Amino acid sequence: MDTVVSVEDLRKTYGPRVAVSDVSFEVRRCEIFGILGSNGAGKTTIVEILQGLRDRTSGQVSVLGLDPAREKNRLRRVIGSQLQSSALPERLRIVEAIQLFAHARNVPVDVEATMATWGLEPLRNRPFGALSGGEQQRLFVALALLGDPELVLLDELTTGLDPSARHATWDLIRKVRDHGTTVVLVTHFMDEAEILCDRVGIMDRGNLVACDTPGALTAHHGGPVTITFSTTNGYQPDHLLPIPGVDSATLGDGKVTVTGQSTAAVHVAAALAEKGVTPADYRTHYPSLEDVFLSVTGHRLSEKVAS
Ligand SMILES: Nc1ncnc2c1ncn2[C@@H]1O[C@H](COP(=O)(O)OP(=O)(O)OP(=O)(O)O)[C@@H](O)[C@H]1O
Repeated sequence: MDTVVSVEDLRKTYGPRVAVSDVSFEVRRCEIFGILGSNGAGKTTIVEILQGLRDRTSGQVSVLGLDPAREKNRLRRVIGSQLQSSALPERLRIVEAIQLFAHARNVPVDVEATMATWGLEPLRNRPFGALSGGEQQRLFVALALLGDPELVLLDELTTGLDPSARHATWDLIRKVRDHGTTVVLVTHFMDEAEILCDRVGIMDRGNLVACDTPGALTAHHGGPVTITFSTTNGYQPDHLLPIPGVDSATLGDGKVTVTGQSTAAVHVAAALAEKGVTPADYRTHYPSLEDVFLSVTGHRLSEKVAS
């Protein structure tokens, strides 16, 4: 395994406030690593420490083999990071923004090829202030990737975008990863973490409470699969109990609820079909990252929590 970012017992305090509390994780080469959490969970603090923009209180951090606290200038030349929209003047044209940032990063950049890669040619003379949210994000991704950095750090890249622009931005990020760049992505969107990220670290009030692939997180923390269907004519679900992986099968108010491991779902369906029970409202609810988040943090992502 090739580790691009290594964080060990990272702690950041602001006076008495603990923003990041002894967090450890690794980011592997060519993965999209998501840091998911509610407002104030400590996500931005972590990515700013990774970039050398904030000093840590204690712990070990290595980014591409460099210590961001001591080697920030070298680090800034080898990583790409996302700008805040306020960083660009409204009247700056797209082509000028790319030229300016290529110059500032001191890396050789083919401006025309960059615009072609990111589909920015039709916008080349458009002032930054006249771009849509999706177009701005496309430019930010292009600017963050000038000079082909090994690692790119993106913070809330899709906030404020409509669904189609968000999906287009996800495609861009996958393209970046497939091209060989490691991506660290801060997000407070559950679907973004679940669909886009190869691995996800869940932050809650300064703590990293879980970290794994979305599939492994749901398998370990998501709880059981739940199957529901309506029934009539005195049907009793007891015949489902011996099926391997089924934990419970109960009947109440004409509705059957079966819980168990995800592998049980297909056998439950087969057992019903064999008995000639074919309910029109048969539903299987597989646990999602939302269920994982609730289980590991004790609250929903959208809920405000006291820090
Ligand atoms: N400069 C600062 N001085 C004091 N407290 C700060 C400072 N910067 C951040 N904090 C606090 O540290 C905690 C973590 O903040 P951080 O911005 O890292 O969270 P976040 O998860 O990125 O949240 P958001 O999604 O709202 O940006 C919060 O309680 C925040 O108020």
